[in-house]
Amino acid sequence: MNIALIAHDKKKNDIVNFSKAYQVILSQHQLFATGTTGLRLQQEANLTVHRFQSGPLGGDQQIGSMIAQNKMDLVLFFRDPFTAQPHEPDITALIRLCDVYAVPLATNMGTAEVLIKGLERGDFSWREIIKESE
Ligand SMILES: O=C(CO)COP(=O)(O)O
Repeated sequence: MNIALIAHDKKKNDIVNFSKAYQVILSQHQLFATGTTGLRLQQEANLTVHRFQSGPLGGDQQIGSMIAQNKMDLVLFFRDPFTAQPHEPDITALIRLCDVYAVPLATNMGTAEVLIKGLERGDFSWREIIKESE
């Protein structure tokens, strides 16, 4: 599966800890991330990650482009609900595209836990069927 990992600055420690905890599961998939999140995951969670631009420089849009091509199977986006982001329109667009393409999206750690356990259990196999039918 192709999995996107994204975190705003105040949530970066959370996504690093989450990724360490689920390193064994995540490492079995193709991982993509916005720039700074991806760097921390490479350095601190020992994961191989394809890094896009940093979020404010277009990284959310690059991940959105993969969603629009139906190439992303799961998005884990640890959002900071307390800090205004200069690229808020990009964030809104990314979330909207998840809804357009019915891509499972977690915007907080609680949902991410549920989705990653579903991933481990094989709940995402329907994504392969959708991709094969295209
Ligand atoms: O801003 C972001 C998501 O909207 C995340 O970008 P970085 O991972 O580069 O900090």
